Amino acid sequence: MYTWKILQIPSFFFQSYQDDEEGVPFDGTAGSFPKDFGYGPFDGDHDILSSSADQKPRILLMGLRRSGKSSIQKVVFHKMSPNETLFLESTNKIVKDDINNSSFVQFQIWDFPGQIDFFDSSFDYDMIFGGCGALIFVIDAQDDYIEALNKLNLTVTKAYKINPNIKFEVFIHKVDGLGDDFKMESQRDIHQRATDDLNDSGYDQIHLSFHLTSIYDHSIFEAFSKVVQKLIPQLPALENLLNILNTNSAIEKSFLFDVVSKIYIATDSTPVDMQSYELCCDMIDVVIDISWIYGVKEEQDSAAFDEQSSSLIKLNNGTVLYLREVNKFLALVCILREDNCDNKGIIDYNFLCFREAIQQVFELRNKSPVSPMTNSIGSPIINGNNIHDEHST
Ligand SMILES: Nc1nc2c(ncn2[C@@H]2O[C@H](COP(=O)(O)OP(=O)(O)OP(=O)(O)O)[C@@H](O)[C@H]2O)c(=O)[nH]1
Repeated sequence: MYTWKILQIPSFFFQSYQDDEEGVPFDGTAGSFPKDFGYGPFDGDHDILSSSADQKPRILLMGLRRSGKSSIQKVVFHKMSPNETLFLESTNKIVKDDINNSSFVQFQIWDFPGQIDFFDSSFDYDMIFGGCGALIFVIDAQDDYIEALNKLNLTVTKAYKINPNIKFEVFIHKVDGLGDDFKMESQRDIHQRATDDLNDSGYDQIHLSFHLTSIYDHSIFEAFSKVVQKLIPQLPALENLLNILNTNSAIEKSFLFDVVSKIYIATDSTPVDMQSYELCCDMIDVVIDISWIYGVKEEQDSAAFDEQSSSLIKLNNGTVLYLREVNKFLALVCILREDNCDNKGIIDYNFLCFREAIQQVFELRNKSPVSPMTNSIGSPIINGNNIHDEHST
């Protein structure tokens, strides 16, 4: 029988977190730390990032023509349906997309045209790679990938020379058209060739991460979640909080979702299985749809989906999905066994502690002594207003 516990977040948790993160300066030069990520929409005095859009941390989308770069960006961040991407025109200039107004995680995505020769001498690659957090290189797995691998090697080595802190992510894309065996074989082959090429060019210290993706299922959201997570300095703190919440509330799996994009910005330390992730994504869709249909709107612009929103769905296999809003942009979605749902009061109480703890994590970042305008990795650009500020009891 499970013993219920009221959640207590140890005070040292926040102290040690702050100590770990303090004082790593960003000196603004190429090759130093990537700019820190901001969270939530900025307003008035806090509008630091939007005042200089080019200062935002950025994720670059590169790869050969028609590999699927624009489709990925449109499907993940603009709710385009995968079938509509068939009609996308080829990108012929760098498209900068600000992911900030509706989403918790703030950054820019730069979509590069496939045909661009960015090793042209007129190309300012110090500027492009200098403030870059992650570089996603998209390879079309349904096509011959030898040319793509050559371009990958060129791109990665060039970018690494300018900024060794970039996270390199390879999306082996369009795998929906491949059988399971062929998928695995392609991944193994691409991994092997890409690492061999790097070793041959004397860059064995560069680490590439590989993801099998398709816009026709949730794999693209999962892969993007992992890319974004690597760039969130608060990740270990968030994971720890989720672990504590799970242990004390008999929750089996929990995700902290950015509601708009449905990428999860953190999960507990148990492995993620795609089915659970898909279920949680679908739950968010259901809750948002129901909120918009039946949500009471007092003002014209107020969203029906707010920090008061919550939902509990019982599945016919004895599992329960439980969603609670953390703030306007973040939702906690948990999976637990139906028997463990008896004491929902404790889960709700623990959730309030969890929400308050999250608020404190981001407040600490907000109180960093270094001016946010310096954009140091230890001085995040955070809007405290974005975090739910109601004191829970
Ligand atoms: N089967 C399949 N097709 C995809 C996938 N992603 C994109 N596509 C298709 O690939 C084609 C090219 O997609 P784009 O997003 O325009 O490719 P791009 O890399 O931006 O192309 P450029 O702008 O020319 O560099 C479109 O017809 C998409 O529908 C996928 O996951 N699976």
